[in-house]
Amino acid sequence: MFLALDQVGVRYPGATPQKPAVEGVTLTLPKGQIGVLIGPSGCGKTTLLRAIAGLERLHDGRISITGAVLADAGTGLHTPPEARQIGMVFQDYALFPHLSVADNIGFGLNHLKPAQRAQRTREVLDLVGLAHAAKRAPHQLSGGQQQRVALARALAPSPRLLLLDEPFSSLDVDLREHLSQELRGILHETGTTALFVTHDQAEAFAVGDVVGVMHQGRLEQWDEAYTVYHRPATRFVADFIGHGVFAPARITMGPDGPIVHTPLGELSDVGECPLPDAYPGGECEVLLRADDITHDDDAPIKARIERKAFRGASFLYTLRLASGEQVLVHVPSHHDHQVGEWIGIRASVDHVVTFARPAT
Ligand SMILES: Nc1ncnc2c1ncn2[C@@H]1O[C@H](COP(=O)(O)OP(=O)(O)OP(=O)(O)O)[C@@H](O)[C@H]1O
Repeated sequence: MFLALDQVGVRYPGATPQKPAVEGVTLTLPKGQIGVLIGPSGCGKTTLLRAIAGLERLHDGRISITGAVLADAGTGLHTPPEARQIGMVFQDYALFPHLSVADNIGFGLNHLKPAQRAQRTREVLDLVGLAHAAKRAPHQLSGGQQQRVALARALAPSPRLLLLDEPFSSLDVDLREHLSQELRGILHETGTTALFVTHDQAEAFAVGDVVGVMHQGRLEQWDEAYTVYHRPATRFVADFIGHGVFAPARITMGPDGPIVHTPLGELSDVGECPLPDAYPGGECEVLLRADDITHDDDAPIKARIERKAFRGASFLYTLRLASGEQVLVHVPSHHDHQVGEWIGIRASVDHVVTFARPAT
């Protein structure tokens, strides 16, 4: 395994001992893959990146790359950042304003002869599509171009691992989407192993081969993006990713396997669904995502529109069922119903996700 974190914990001096910034984080990332860490503000994403870079010392656990230990709280080993061959890209570009684009990139290549440095600079500028801007000053470039220069600068010394901390968060949405696709292409083209921090789900799914969801310093799930979405490991992950609600449900055993009774009817053909005895009396909660529910005027189940939010191609409707439960549904925006109207819906849930009912 390329990058391996084993029970990593970080505490800031002076912080309450009971509340480490990062706690018990274990993950592995194969060479050439892109891992993404996502989670709410303050959950420890940046702290974890800084610990990998060597900018924070470990309180617990160890970090290694290709089996060589870089940091180990048990032995006190702490390889300094400059000896780790790890590159970093931050949110605020951090380019030197008085140096040209080419000189910004060449700055980290001092160990090379001038001709080699110039060649490597040209290579990485080509890679990010900015060969024409080599002589310009950073302020003559757009935000997106400056962030490409920052990426080129980080890639120039061919780091073993690239860490990116919300690199696109100060850019507008369209540009972010474009750059995240481009970034994925560049990282894969160069075979770069990278760990990327974001709080934007669309970006996490667009960039990541593996996605990790952090909450209060802990990594709640570290899995392929598809699995994180469709098989969330914890209630927090299910709640944090996508648009959905939890509704009361009951699991019984039918002739062909478990049946989940929900406010939207019975869900059968529920592969990997827990057996009824997983929960007392089979009573649980089922995750109903907006994309598990279809608007269908002929459906027998009706729900009243409480709120609607325009999302371009679709509306996100918040609906209330006659039984009192709330559900969310994406409806194509040419179906423009009014708040207060009753519309027909049906559930078409591919992956049934259930959790224990929270203690009251
Ligand atoms: N230098 C510091 N000293 C003390 N506590 C800190 C320091 N930096 C961060 N923290 C605390 O550690 C926790 C994790 O912070 P961190 O910045 O890693 O979170 P984050 O997930 O990156 O947040 P955001 O998405 O807002 O950037 C927070 O409770 C934060 O207040």
